[in-house]
Amino acid sequence: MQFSSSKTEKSVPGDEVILTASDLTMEFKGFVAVNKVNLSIRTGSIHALIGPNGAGKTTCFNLLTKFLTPTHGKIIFKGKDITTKSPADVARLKLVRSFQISSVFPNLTALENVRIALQRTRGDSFDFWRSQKIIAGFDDRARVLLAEVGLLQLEGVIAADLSYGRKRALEIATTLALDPEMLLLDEPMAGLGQEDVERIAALIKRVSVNRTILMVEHNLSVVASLSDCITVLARGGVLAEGDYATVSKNPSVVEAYIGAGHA
Ligand SMILES: Nc1ncnc2c1ncn2[C@@H]1O[C@H](COP(=O)(O)OP(=O)(O)OP(=O)(O)O)[C@@H](O)[C@H]1O
Repeated sequence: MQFSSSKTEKSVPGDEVILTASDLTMEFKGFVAVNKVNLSIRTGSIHALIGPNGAGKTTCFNLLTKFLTPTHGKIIFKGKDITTKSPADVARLKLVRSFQISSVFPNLTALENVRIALQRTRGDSFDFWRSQKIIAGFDDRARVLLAEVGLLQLEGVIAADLSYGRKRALEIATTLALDPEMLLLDEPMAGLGQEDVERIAALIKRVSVNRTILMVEHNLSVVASLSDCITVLARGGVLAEGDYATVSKNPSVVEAYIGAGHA
């Protein structure tokens, strides 16, 4: 494990909290994967969930994105109890999970992919498919989103022909189409080469302006450079929380990583 570099400059988020999880617990047939986790995510922050393999990060992420319903505990987003809401309900509240690259349509262009994502937010798929005029109406917004992720020049390229890093950027653009106030990213650096890691890290920082981001991420140097706050999970519980400098010095955190063979 490398706990070395520190966070680059970013405006410090305020004290306002956008999401809290209290006593969040997920039990699978007697096995407690997430155990009484408390989280408080500040509005405008980039918050990372880290921890060794099997720590409960993905389960926690799935609870927050509503792909799982907790056995116990409560999740409050913008003052509303979303504990039992569906992913579609929370997406309407602007809490949006990024989808994996597999959700990008490989045979459509970058522009068409973002356009379809925009169309989904309208929920009028039949009108959409019938009317070329309506389709074209989404293009301006789609181009703004493609520009935001640095893909405007490649709008006509078939998604399958984009590099892996650019597919990740396209996937983020389709997520931004849902106009999230809070974006949940599941291992955004997974599978990327170093050059793409840098590009996607810069992209995440850019899209974090005026948005809150929670990400599960294994790449600790990315976590160090992007995160305002880090929650370290181990064996389903919160082991430590704070900025990178604080958690990286915490002996229990170092031990948890070493114990899990991440040293
Ligand atoms: N559906 C399930 N049924 C039973 N056990 C599960 C289920 N999902 C996860 N677990 C268990 O819960 C624990 C936490 O898993 P989880 O995937 O959340 O950890 P993680 O921190 O994301 O790990 P990794 O970094 O390896 O992805 C693991 O022991 C896992 O085997």
